[in-house]
Amino acid sequence: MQLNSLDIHNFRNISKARLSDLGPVNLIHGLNGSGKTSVLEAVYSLSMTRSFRTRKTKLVIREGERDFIVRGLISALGETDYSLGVRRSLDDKSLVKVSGEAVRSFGQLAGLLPVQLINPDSFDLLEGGPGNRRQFLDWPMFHVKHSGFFEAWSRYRKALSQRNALLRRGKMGAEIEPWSMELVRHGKTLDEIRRSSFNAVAPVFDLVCQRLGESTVLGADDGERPAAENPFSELKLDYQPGWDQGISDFELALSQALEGDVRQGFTRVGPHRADVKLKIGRVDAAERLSRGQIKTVVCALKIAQAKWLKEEHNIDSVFLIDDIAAELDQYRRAALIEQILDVASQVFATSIEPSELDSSWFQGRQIKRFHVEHGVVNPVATTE
Ligand SMILES: Nc1ncnc2c1ncn2[C@@H]1O[C@H](COP(=O)(O)OP(=O)(O)OP(=O)(O)O)[C@@H](O)[C@H]1O
Repeated sequence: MQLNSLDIHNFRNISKARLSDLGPVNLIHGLNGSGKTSVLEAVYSLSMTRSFRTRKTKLVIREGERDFIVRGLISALGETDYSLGVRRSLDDKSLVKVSGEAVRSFGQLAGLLPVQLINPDSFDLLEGGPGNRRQFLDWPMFHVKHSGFFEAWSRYRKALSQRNALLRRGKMGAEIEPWSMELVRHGKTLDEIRRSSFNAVAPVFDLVCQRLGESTVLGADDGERPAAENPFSELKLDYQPGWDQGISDFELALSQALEGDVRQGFTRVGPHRADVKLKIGRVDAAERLSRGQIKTVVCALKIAQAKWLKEEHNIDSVFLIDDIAAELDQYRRAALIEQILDVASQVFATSIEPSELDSSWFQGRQIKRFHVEHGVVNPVATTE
């Protein structure tokens, strides 16, 4: 799958831009504040209907304007080309269209343009709260059609909010029981879906980490760097379902937690509390690894998911990489790009200087470069 063209209107500092003849590798350069990240944000908005930087639409709409529009034309092997369009206005109304047809549920967008974002905030996946990791955990499910995840998730959320409203009023017993049952029913589905995708992605992650670790260690052969241990060899991923793993299932965990839930006025266990832990021995990986290593691990997690999505469901992923140079030395940048190219159907990457993204890393793929200045995006004529 590939985004062939992208039209952006009134998005951040971009009044109007058309990026046409997009290729497998699209590199966007420009000075600080020129609008590079905004281009990636526009692609992300096509996929997820919202920005990755803020939930406040008002901040994304170009100052003084009433709405932003992003449109993209997409081609996928064996399928008719389709268009995706997103318009969001100041009153936060949104209109999402697939090939001109309005979309009513997020589920209809599944698999149309899965994007994996790697940016300076990616550290949050390891260093931030569990909400980031739940979002990560659920990413593949949002792109697999008919996985049952959407339905289970929305019914679970409804049951959770009803149950919490009753708990806040100190209710238990007959009034709460139907909502607990509803929570257990959909919670079990969520847990099963998450568990099976996690179990499939975890070994792929180990493999990608091994390759990334080895490629940077092997780089020592060039005589320029001292040899080092593979820093990722001891990494362990652990799925935590949202309740004590010593308790056999969610139903039991929920009933055991009831008294405490009533005291505290909310549901303390369940898939809404799920997490993924990354450890080296008994230590949190985020406390052991360097900044560059954390970024590498975060990339490995995203690469592994994309690889699984492709191999298991034949769904392509587009990678958006904002400022790859930050925190990464040249060996790691090259190794990461190699792994990303192995799974991504298309890459958009930004850097201030073109030299920060060496053409040789892109293994002969056709490269399209764009230059951004004060929100104006222009293609750069190159011979690459
Ligand atoms: N709603 C808005 N309306 C107009 N301009 C905006 C709006 N929101 C942000 N901007 C401006 O848009 C510009 C684009 O920012 P962006 O983050 O895309 O730049 P960048 O090229 O990625 O910069 P850097 O290299 O510093 O990360 C900034 O100058 C910012 O001040």
